[in-house]
Amino acid sequence: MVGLSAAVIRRQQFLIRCLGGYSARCKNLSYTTIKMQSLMSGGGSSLEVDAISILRSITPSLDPSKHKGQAGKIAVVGGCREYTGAPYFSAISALKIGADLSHVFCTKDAATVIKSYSPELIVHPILEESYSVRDEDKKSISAKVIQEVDKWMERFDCLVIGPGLGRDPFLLDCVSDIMKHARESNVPMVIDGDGLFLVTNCLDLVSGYPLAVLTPNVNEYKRLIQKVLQCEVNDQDGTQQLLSLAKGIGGVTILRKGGSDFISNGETVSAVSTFGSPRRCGGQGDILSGSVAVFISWARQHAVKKELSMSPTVLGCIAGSVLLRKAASYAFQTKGRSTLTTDIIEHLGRSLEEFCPVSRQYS
Ligand SMILES: NC(=O)C1=CN([C@@H]2O[C@H](COP(=O)(O)OP(=O)(O)OC[C@H]3O[C@@H](n4cnc5c(N)ncnc54)[C@H](O)[C@@H]3O)[C@@H](O)[C@H]2O)[C@@H](O)CC1
Ligand SMILES: Nc1ncnc2c1ncn2[C@@H]1O[C@H](COP(=O)(O)OP(=O)(O)OP(=O)(O)O)[C@@H](O)[C@H]1O
Ligand SMILES: [Mg+2]
Repeated sequence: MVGLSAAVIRRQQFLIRCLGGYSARCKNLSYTTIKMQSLMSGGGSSLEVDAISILRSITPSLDPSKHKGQAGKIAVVGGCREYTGAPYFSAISALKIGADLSHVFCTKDAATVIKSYSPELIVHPILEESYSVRDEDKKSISAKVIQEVDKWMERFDCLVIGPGLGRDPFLLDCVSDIMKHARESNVPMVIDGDGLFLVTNCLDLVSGYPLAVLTPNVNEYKRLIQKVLQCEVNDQDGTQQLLSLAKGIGGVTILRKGGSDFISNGETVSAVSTFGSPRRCGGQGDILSGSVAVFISWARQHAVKKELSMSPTVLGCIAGSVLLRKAASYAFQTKGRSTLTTDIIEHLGRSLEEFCPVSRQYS
């Protein structure tokens, strides 16, 4: 099943308005009222997609003739003095799902720490924060940063911008340059965490770029709505507001995280509500950003061979969301209240195996 188009949603909302008036006049129309509320709040099951089938359709088989890199090369731009966990979670999740290479571009302070978490990641200590740079050196340092990233840019299938990036103004200026270069090279970007802080204050960085994906949590979504639509979040009209937001930023894809994840590129809205975990420990959004990056790369590869039912960015969001939820549910089954992000990461492989068994391919 595919997500609903904007026209269908408008038609449904018109019907709902009519039914709403009717139900108010009737005493015994609880079904209509419930259905109306669920659709108005964007929680309607009619938006739910068959996320597992979508994930299966874009996940490549493990083909012995493939060489290193063909299953995806991901780079995370993030990691500073305060936050080293977020970029690690994002980058290691990409590898655990099946990307061949996962890079991290972070500040010098963060690099040694991130390297010490895992020898699997390729860590580039190139970003600088204002406190370590003299004003007169800023220009040359930002030129050096972009030169370093440019050496690799063409090789990446997707960038994740923002996990644990921090909000230092000089660092964010350098990251803006990286984003401009990624866009010129047509590299998809998943923007999360402090990357969303940057983008909300400078929408031009992503506006009109169809390969940009924004993955806001509750706070980040609120700030985007206020900036772009100049109003407050209205969950009574959640679906329409999400469509308007995605359209307002020129057709970027938005994955609104929450009890259900809602995904829109301004044309369709899809929902993934598979049960995950009631634990809300920090870092789950970081797993999601790395996962979405891998699935977008795979969806784009798949699109070369076969026509897709939806855009690769939307498909990547749906697959990333359902996989994270499955892994979170496994982790919660074993760890309960003490479930942490690292426990969820440990279940990514098992969850993907359940959806797309490799064993079947090799038995
Ligand atoms: N271990 C780590 O290194 C982690 C670092 N993280 C990074 O931390 C930075 C800031 O991210 P935040 O998610 O805190 O930014 P937010 O702007 O979402 O949060 C700012 C404040 O709002 C609160 N908040 C967050 N979610 C909320 C909710 N659902 N309802 C009410 N209040 C809520 C937070 O506790 C925080 O005080 C980002 O760079 C992010 O990537 C997070 O990803 C978590 C893990
Ligand atoms: N209330 C909820 N019920 C079930 N799942 C949820 C709920 N809220 C969020 N999630 C799931 O957790 C994932 C991460 O969302 P969350 O809102 O925690 O992101 P975040 O705040 O950016 O996380 P991070 O701590 O990594 O920055 C989402 O994909 C969503 O599937
Ligand atoms: Mg986050």
